[in-house]
Amino acid sequence: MGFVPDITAAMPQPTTPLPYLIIDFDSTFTQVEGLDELADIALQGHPDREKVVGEIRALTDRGMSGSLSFSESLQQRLALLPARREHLPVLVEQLKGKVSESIVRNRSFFERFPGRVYIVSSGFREFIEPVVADFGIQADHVLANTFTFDQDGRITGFDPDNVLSRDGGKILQLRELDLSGDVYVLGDGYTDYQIREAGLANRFYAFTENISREAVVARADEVLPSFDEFLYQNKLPMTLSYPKNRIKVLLLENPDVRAAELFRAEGYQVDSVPGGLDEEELMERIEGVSILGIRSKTQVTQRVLDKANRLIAIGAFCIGTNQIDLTEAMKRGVAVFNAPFSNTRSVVELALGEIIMLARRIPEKSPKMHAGEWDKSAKGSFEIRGKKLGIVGYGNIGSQLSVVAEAVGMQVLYYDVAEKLQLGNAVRCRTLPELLQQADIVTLHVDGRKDNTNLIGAAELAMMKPGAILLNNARGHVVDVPALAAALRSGHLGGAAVDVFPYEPKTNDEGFESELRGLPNVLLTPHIGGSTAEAQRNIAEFVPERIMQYINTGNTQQSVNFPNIQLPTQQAHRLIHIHANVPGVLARINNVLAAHHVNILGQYLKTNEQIGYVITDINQEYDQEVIKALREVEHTIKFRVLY
Ligand SMILES: NC(=O)C1=CN([C@@H]2O[C@H](COP(=O)(O)OP(=O)(O)OC[C@H]3O[C@@H](n4cnc5c(N)ncnc54)[C@H](O)[C@@H]3O)[C@@H](O)[C@H]2O)C=CC1
Ligand SMILES: O=C(O)C(=O)COP(=O)(O)O
Repeated sequence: MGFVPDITAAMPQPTTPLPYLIIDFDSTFTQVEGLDELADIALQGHPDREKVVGEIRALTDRGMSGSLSFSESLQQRLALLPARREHLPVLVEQLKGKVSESIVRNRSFFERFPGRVYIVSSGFREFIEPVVADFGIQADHVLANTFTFDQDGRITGFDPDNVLSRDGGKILQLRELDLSGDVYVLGDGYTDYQIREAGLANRFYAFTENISREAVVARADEVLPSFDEFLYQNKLPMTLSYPKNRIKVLLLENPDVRAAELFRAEGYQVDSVPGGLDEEELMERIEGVSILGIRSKTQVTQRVLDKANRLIAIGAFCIGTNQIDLTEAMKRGVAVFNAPFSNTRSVVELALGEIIMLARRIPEKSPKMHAGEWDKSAKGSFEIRGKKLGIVGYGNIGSQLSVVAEAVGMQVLYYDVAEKLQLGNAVRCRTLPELLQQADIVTLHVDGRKDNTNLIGAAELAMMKPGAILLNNARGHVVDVPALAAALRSGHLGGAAVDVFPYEPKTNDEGFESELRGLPNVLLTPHIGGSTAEAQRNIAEFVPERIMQYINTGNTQQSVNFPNIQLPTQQAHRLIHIHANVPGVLARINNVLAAHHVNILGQYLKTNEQIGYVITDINQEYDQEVIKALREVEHTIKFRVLY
């Protein structure tokens, strides 16, 4: 299955005549080097196994990168190898399971054009032939070395009469083949490049899916992160409609490294920018990006989205999504995903810690100690047991804090604009003032919607009990900071903890300015509510998984701006259609399908006020005209096909 931004490019007619493809075996057709694997098998149980395998690998590498002559590398490797005939079937089985993924994916290409593909390898026929036979490549299209054996079946060396055993063997072999027409070479090694250098091929493609060698890549006409890319560039039929290596991911604000690892493992190109980018900078970087990953800082505005010509999805590697213009993203068919529960517990733990620290006036006491001042006193210090905690915003964080706070003996009051399940003994307040007037500690856990700007201003602060404490771990703009500073300075409030600010520095190199600096009994933290190892790791797994599922299957479960559809397993082809939600679009889609006699296997539709999201599974039989007609259905925002 794969993503198709442009279906007309996806299923082109094969280039005619198709060039001859000379494909290397070790580390190209398969993910590994056959001789290294053979060594591993032959040396099983051997005390020096690791050492010898390591030596063989090093020799392979030197031969491949051109730093040791090929024949010398081969001779030295075989001398180290105590392999026998009976090891070969084991090796073949192993190699069959290690064919390069993009080659496996495009098996049908090989089956369709067997006469145009040659495997030219300095590896050995004994293990190559059976592996490539599974792809329809016949023995006479395998050109490789052969082993020599002694009477006991031990491998003693190689047939020296085979041209491939010599230096420049691949060149000699291509001369002997004497192919007429275009010849393209695909390989990971220097000897593959040498075919092109000798003028025996029109193009050399460095194949880097398994290994990338600098000296080889530097000399290549093209670099292929996968075989899909080769097929795509040459407009040849392929299983994936679009090579995954063409999907660009841009990660900002340092999400955990696991995120980049997961995207890379999927075959995507990943670029990272430490820290955030402002609007203008992001507008410059967003072109060509398919997946944008951000955290709470980056503003994804309409202007940014206007420049986003290839954007499929945005990942907010955090909970809040107020920094993204969700509606504009939706109107452009860009799905947004976040991690709604991955750092919930981290924020709750921070809030609980802050409540205790402030109730004991630790922000004042600790700096005094550091300054050498001993100030032992109980003045203004309280237990939190029995105190009233007012939670504003009883969502995931607020309600989780409610449970934990009750466990340490607090009485919980909460206020939320939505109806919420009341947990434990928590008491619901009908209005915000009702909560503010009663609570000893007020903690904010509302989301960052615009309407929440200055939710707590001078009037609300004045309603709070004298000596009460305020926590803001939600969003900076929710509290009127000058009013809070005034309430603290006047002594009306007994303390505050603030983790989020209306303006936050872009990187750790920028200074922090705030009226709250230097005020008594105030804990200031640099937006670290969700910054724990656990939370960051969880987020970095959760968000890429959602995005990849969306790209690979169309599943929009947990998208924050798309109609949520959890889809059954795809049958044959899947058409994904995002359109403006106006009457009649579904009917038009189905008219196109009916007019072309396309059989619908399943259809799923969900809409919201702005867009409709319709998934249609169809059988294999359809032609390009259908796709063209579907693209042209009025009000289409985005259309793609999954194979
Ligand atoms: N400091 C930090 O590092 C972190 C901050 N956050 C912030 O915490 C916020 C809350 O997170 P969750 O609990 O997971 O979100 P949530 O969406 O589950 O809960 C938010 C709740 O606030 C309520 N609400 C919104 N406006 C309100 C108002 N004016 N008055 C009363 N209730 C209101 C909503 O109805 C909802 O129940 C996030 O949106 C984010 O901005 C989240 C994670 C880390
Ligand atoms: O999860 C959230 O909404 C947060 O505020 C945490 O943001 P961050 O990932 O630390 O920029």
